[in-house]
Amino acid sequence: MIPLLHDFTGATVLVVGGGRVGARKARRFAREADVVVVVSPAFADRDFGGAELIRAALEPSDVDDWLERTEPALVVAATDDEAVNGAVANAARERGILVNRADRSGERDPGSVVVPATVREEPVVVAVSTGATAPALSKYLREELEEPLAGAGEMARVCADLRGELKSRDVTPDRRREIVTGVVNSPALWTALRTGTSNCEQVIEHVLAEELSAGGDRP
Ligand SMILES: C[C@@]1(CC(=O)O)c2cc3[nH]c(cc4nc(cc5[nH]c(cc(n2)[C@H]1CCC(=O)O)[C@@](C)(CC(=O)O)[C@@H]5CCC(=O)O)C(CC(=O)O)=C4CCC(=O)O)c(CCC(=O)O)c3CC(=O)O
Ligand SMILES: NC(=O)C1=CN([C@@H]2O[C@H](COP(=O)(O)OP(=O)(O)OC[C@H]3O[C@@H](n4cnc5c(N)ncnc54)[C@H](O)[C@@H]3O)[C@@H](O)[C@H]2O)C=CC1
Repeated sequence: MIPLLHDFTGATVLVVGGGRVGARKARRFAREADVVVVVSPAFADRDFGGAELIRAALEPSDVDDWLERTEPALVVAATDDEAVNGAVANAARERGILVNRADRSGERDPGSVVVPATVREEPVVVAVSTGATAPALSKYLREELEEPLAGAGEMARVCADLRGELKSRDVTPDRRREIVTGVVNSPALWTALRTGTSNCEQVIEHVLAEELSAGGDRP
């Protein structure tokens, strides 16, 4: 399987099953999808991320109607009934809809999606998957990665803004690459961003000032 980032803006996600897992997946997709619909005869007493909750039990023969009605970009099969989850996965595949089957590990059906453990330091995102084999390990590694990734979001803003500033000035692409690589490899800068001693604007001002004063000496 190949990790990709998928934009769910404007899309609908259908979650079948309103237990602990259905709630977690609904919260995850509600961050971005315009509409998240959860269909289940009962709902766990949990946060569903503002998703629309519809009280109904799907029969395998109903699944196609639900897909036609809701037109989801992705469907999550998260009931505790294997036959229902299987029918959801089959119907979704036939319609070319992405499917995340929450009750299966190991080998995946064609077209299937795995939800990885994710660390977000906006706009940086790191996702961990064990190829659908060991979710507890994905969770463990996600927790381990939270500390080293602290400050990465601010570092991304520094790099992006700096690249923009350097592009608008008379700096060659090679020199630009050198400066940005130097910034991202600076342990002192990481510490400053993590502790809040420095912020994006200050760093850029400092780097540009250094570059302008040193600019004449460069080959
Ligand atoms: C294949 C996959 C399909 C999918 O759901 O996409 C899947 C399947 C299954 N998970 C099961 C169990 C658990 N899952 C978690 C947690 C997470 N599971 C997630 C993803 C995935 N789970 C996909 C593979 C990802 C990969 O490639 O590694 C995470 C990463 C993302 C998310 O779901 O949001 C999220 C961590 C989020 C975070 O914290 O960062 C915990 C830990 C806990 O709950 O504390 C447990 C209990 C401990 C254990 O059993 O390992 C079971 C057994 C059910 C049973 O038999 O009881 C199955 C089905 C089976 O194995 O048959
Ligand atoms: N992917 C993951 O991270 C994990 C997956 N699992 C798997 O996912 C399944 C769901 O886990 P939980 O949420 O903990 O189970 P749960 O038993 O709390 O929830 C199942 C939900 O499915 C609903 N449901 C049952 N039949 C339905 C139907 N015909 N139509 C619509 N909804 C229906 C139930 O009302 C309930 O809300 C488990 O059976 C297990 O195999 C379990 C733990 C973690």
